[in-house]
Amino acid sequence: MGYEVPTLVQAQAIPVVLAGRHVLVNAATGTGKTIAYLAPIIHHLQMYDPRIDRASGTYALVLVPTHELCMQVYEILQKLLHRFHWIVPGYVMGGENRSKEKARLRKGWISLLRL
Ligand SMILES: Nc1ncnc2c1ncn2[C@@H]1O[C@H](COP(=O)(O)OP(=O)(O)OP(=O)(O)O)[C@@H](O)[C@H]1O
Repeated sequence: MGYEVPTLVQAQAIPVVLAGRHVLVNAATGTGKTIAYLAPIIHHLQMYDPRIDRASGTYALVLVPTHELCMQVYEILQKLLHRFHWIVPGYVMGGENRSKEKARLRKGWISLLRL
């Protein structure tokens, strides 16, 4: 995405997440929290050897409170996954065709769920 330097929140949170510890981040809007949790997830998933495939189901779940935030996170996720074409993102927001939602959950290795 062309970012060269992590934001403060990213620099503080990412190493702790990568170390496998639980993290609670509280920071102002626009400080880079989204990538602080998405980057470690992608880092972890892209290391699987052999690579996970489409039949593997969901590996990561992100819960978001609103439709808008869900779409915002999905957009960033798609950009971050640009180089990792085998990692499939998906989202489920409710109010949609159930079988389509199920299919997305089944093949989405990183799924966003709107609460
Ligand atoms: N390391 C970085 N360098 C430069 N820009 C960045 C970096 N990380 C994120 N950004 C940009 O900063 C903006 C805010 O990032 P992001 O949406 O992740 O913040 P946030 O804290 O999750 O915000 P919100 O609380 O509104 O969800 C976005 O435009 C994103 O592309």
